Amino acid sequence: MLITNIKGLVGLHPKDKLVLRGEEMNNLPVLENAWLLIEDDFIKDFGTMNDIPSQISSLPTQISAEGKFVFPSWCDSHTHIVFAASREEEFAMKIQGKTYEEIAAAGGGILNSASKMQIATEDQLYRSASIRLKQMILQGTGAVEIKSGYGLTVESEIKMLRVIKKLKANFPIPIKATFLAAHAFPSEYKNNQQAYIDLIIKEMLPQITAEKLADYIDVFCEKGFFSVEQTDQILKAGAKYNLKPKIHANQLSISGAVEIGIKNNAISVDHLEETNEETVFALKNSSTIATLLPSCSFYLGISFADAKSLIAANVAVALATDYNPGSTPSGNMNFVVSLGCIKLKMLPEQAINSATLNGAAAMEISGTYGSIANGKKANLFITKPMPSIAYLPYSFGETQIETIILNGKIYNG
Ligand SMILES: N=CN[C@@H](CCC(=O)O)C(=O)O
Ligand SMILES: [Zn+2]
Repeated sequence: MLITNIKGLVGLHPKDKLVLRGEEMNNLPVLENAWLLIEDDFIKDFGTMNDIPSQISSLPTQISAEGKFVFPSWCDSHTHIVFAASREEEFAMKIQGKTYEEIAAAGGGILNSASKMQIATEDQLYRSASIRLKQMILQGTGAVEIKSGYGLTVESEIKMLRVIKKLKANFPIPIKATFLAAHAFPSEYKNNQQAYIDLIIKEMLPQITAEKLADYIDVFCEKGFFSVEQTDQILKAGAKYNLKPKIHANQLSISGAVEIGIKNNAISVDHLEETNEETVFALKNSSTIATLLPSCSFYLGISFADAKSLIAANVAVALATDYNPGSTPSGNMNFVVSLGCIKLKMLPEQAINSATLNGAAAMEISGTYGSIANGKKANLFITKPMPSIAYLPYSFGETQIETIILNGKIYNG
């Protein structure tokens, strides 16, 4: 496939650039008036129209992209898209002023999703997650991480992870699976939390790793959920099975989650709505990625993460959706990139880098995805005609995406 007359070919980082830290994120290399050649699944070559070789310009399969931009697909490194039912009843409670913690304490929240998960079949879960994933792909997402964490029993956690495995097998994008049984304590373990932790460590971990159902391990380290000590215990057990951590950290409070994540070599610590100088300093001296989820802050009405301080401290920042039925019922990365600019005060270049190359890095696939480079997978999208790159986040709530290309082929859903 040959794409010609591209107004701007976006995200031309060298293939060996695997993550962008701090000010490096200001640099979003763009080639103007470009062509892009795709062979099979891969990006074969690119250049400017002024010196397009004749053997390339005469190739048959052509898309003319006049006035349009070509972006690498969004890489959404934090989602919970396998769930049994939506939770709009909590939406009304939120509007009436109840906080996330109050809703959870009243039997809503994660436990609400967990009780619906118990009775859902694998087929039902697969069908509903497929619809969500297809919609996300049509909104420009070309790589995704998906968590368990609404099962909270051996059977249901495995059921969720098997659904993710089936999505991996049937969708044309890379999918990473994260084991998140430590999402909330089931009510029957309220007074014996260690028994649930033992269940995770002694029963769930051996089974899910024997079936190769997970790539990462996650813990919701937060007041009222899992303490720092409990998180440490679970992450250390995960490490014995070679599961690297990607954890929920500092969503509602400064809890020590960031530090315990770093200590356990987390690939990423995610959320970070609450940080202070110490947490930023800890990240500055680590290779752990700070994954920010601004559509969660938007929906819950909680603080927005301090992206500016993180970037100023030379931290690698990624942006992701957190798509889930409770705190973020949206998988739209375009909106996340807009919020990155509008609410986190990231420059468009920083937000786009965070949602592409750094998102891929937070799933350890940035050698193959997340930027436009010869030899990388051709997962990209072509925009509608736009005046500039900044127009994409600027025109929030409007889709600027016209054509999706995955593995070198046009994807129509
Ligand atoms: N904070 C923990 N987990 C999800 C919300 C889960 C839920 O409310 O169902 C999150 O990332 O926001
Ligand atoms: Zn989450």
